[in-house]
Amino acid sequence: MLTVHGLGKRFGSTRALGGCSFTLPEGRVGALVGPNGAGKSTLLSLIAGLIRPSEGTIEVADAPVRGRMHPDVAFVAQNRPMFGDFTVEQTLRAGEKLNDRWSAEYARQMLNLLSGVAPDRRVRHLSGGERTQVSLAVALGRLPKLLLLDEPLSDLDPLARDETLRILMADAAERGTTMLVSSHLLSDLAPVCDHLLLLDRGELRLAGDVEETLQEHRLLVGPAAAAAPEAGQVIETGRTGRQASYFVRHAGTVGPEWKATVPEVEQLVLAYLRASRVAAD
Ligand SMILES: Nc1ncnc2c1ncn2[C@@H]1O[C@H](COP(=O)(O)OP(=O)(O)OP(=O)(O)O)[C@@H](O)[C@H]1O
Repeated sequence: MLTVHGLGKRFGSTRALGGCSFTLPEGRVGALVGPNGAGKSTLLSLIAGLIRPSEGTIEVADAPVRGRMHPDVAFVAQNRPMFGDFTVEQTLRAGEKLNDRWSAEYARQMLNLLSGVAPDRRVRHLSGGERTQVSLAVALGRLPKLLLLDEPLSDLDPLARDETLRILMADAAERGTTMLVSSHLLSDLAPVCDHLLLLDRGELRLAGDVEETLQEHRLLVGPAAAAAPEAGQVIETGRTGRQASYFVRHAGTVGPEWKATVPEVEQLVLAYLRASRVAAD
């Protein structure tokens, strides 16, 4: 569904993204994670066609994205851009005028499910969470094949986050929508995503199926006196009292002194994020 090759973006002397290549197969729900400033919004804006790449290519459903919104894509940007003077009803009607493919019925149905926002409310008077819910309904009204969501959960309360994710997952299941969702709220996202993209300082550190990626990693815990495991790429090391721990990719076979476990998604992401912070210091 989505193929990105050698993608890079510079803003003046700032390299926001570089050498980014991955595929997101049809029907997958991809979690896009990484520390602040890692390039997540830049990547989503490039795929949405809102900004042009400095290098590389993007294809959605085998058609290139060339600096404008692909008809099969819908994007909910981090700042939820909408006309403040419009009512919610006028916003939905604008969606109908501005989009070749549009289902007013689906947009309204999604709005009712996502929130109880009255159609005559002015967008400028909506709370942050309500703006998000209206933006999501507008995006779903485009009946996208690829839905790009930048921090869709950040201004929702815990109950609304749970309900919103359930509605989005029901859409993915019923319509086969492919999703790429950036979020710092990993505990919410982890149970629903089946694909993982981890960005760090503009570079993709991990990209692939969640289960396969987890199976590539081991958390090794053993005696502090033991020699460090030799095989694999050490992402993070730790030491508490008489215990040493190693978070390793492609660990291979390790000695019996090491207790090896496959990490959870959150452990995996946090290990990479901590390692990134240490490397940056
Ligand atoms: N329009 C712009 N002009 C100049 N620099 C920019 C612009 N947009 C982004 N950047 C820079 O590119 C880098 C990546 O920013 P981006 O917003 O993509 O990160 P992010 O991962 O979405 O961060 P956050 O989690 O904080 O939202 C940052 O260093 C940012 O300052």
